[in-house]
Amino acid sequence: MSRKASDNAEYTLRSLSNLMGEKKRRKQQQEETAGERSLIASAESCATINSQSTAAAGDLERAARKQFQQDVTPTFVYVVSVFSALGGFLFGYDTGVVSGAMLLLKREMNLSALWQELLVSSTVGAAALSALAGGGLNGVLGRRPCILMASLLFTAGAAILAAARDKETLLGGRVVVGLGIGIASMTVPVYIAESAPPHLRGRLVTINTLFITGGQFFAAMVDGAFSYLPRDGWRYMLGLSAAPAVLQFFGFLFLPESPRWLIQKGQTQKARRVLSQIRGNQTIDEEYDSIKNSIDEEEKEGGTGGPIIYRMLIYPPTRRALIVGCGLQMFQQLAGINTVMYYSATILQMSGVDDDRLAIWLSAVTAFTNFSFTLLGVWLVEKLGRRKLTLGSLTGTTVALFVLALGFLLSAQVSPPVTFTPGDPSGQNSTCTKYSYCSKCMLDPNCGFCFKKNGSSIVDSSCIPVNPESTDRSAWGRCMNESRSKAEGSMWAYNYCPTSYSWTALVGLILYLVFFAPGMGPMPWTVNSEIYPLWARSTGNACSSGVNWIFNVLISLTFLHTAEYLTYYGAFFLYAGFACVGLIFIYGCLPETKGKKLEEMESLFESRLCTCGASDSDEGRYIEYIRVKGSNYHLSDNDASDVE
Ligand SMILES: O[C@H]1[C@H](O)[C@@H](O)[C@H](O)[C@@H](O)[C@H]1O
Repeated sequence: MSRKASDNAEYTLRSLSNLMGEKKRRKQQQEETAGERSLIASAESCATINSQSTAAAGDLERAARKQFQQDVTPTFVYVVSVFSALGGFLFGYDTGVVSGAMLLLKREMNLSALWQELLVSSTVGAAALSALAGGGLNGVLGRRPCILMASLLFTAGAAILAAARDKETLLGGRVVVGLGIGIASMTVPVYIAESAPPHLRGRLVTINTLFITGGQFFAAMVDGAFSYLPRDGWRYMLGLSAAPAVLQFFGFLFLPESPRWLIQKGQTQKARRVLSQIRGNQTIDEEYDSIKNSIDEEEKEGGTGGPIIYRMLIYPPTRRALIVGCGLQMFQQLAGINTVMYYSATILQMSGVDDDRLAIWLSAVTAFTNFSFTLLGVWLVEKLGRRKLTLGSLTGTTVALFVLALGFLLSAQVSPPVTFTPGDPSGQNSTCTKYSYCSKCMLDPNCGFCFKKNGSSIVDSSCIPVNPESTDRSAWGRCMNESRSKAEGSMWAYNYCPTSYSWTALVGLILYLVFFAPGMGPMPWTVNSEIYPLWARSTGNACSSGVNWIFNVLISLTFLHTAEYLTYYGAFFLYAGFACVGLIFIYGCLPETKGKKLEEMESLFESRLCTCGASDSDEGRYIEYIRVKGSNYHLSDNDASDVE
């Protein structure tokens, strides 16, 4: 190599390394991508200077660029995140698959409404309990054993369900699966957040929610495909989840424990090894020291004795973080995502889709929309940041809820009258035939609306009891089976009324998913994985995940009753009201966590801008805390600089 060429090459490398150092220093103040782009642009301009030099200089430059890319995003961290996020996939699959499986199960096992409800909600109830218990397990055993345990529970649950001969065994299997979901839902985001570098953390944790919604979409497709089997289709639907669970179990046998948990437990050598493994060729000293120092400091602060939850509650920064974390999870569920997903087929049918066979595939379309817009969230989280993304998402979701409610309101107001009252066959429930409008008929879960269409107007309409075996047809009369309906040109509407305004609800549904999925879907999980100091992280996530599951059960179990008392539009107006309160809460309390190190998060909750949960009696403890920390923060109301 000529001397000039080697000088040029050295110059290129030096410029690159200077720029890299500069970039690291500016990482917290500047947009990540802008920094990367300028760095690569500089590398390109250096390459231009070198254009006359030899091929060797070009090779060096390429090697430097490759090195830089490896330094910024070592592949191993993606492997760790994807294997962990299989837990999210199973969470989504197992919560999503049950609606399709139930259609087949209730016929084959002759399940009463109570048993159907039990099989759905037992999983969510068990998830709530195990998410709460997962806090202690994570703290004592570590993140890796908890993920291994969750994959074993998923596998065992799938095997029990696929082989079940009676409903009691099915219930047992659903509980086991629920226990797995709860542990996975609280451990996976924490594990990913603790392994990820700060500039990628939001994106990698959000990938877990992408896997949740991906699991729900896949479940809807599987439901559709196996619903054509004459018998035992549900065994495949419920048993299939064993495959990703086994894959995750074996994958995790080779993956490491979270470095932060290892440092906390004093396993420093192992922690250093893991940190170098997941950071690729980067030097880890700075990161290691900052974790270690903050753990030492935390131990001084948090080590006052008593259960962790008590210590979190009496210490203002962790109490505020806990209120923000639990509040986010509560409002995610109060905004009604699972009701909207569950009733999407009805909403789509309202908008004029008449074919019953299509309903199951329509749920897949909804799940796909949820999934694809979560992908948008993965992209936006490191660009807009958590706060803007959540606020924007919830604003759109609130508007969509109003549109949905309006759609149902208009449909109820122009609800077609009952024009034909057939005589009840003897021994049949006759309540339905007493209603004189479709809007009343649809609110009674035992009745449906049978009608004909003459152009755009509804004729020959009756309110008739629903078939106890399937809501797809009536118990008797013109809508009692497909062939008779076809012959007489009649249609069956259960849960909705055919009107010319029904499309408004469809617009509301699409708007809802488009806005909810990128922000309110993933951000509660992402933010919770990062806002607590290490000593409080497992407990904080256990509590907030528990809140998520408890409100999930509450909203899904009460929807039908709420709709009965308040009508459908009333129920959606109620969710819109909850979403408005959520907006005020998030606006007042959620700080931006983008780009911060996990060890820096605590300072975000020291500020009094977020007044959630602060009281005068805290002030004394807080001042004492500041004094002990030797910090020179001031308690002025304007001291909110690090919140925004
Ligand atoms: O973040 C997820 C996601 O939005 C899912 O679609 C929903 O079913 C879950 O309840 C939620 O926690």
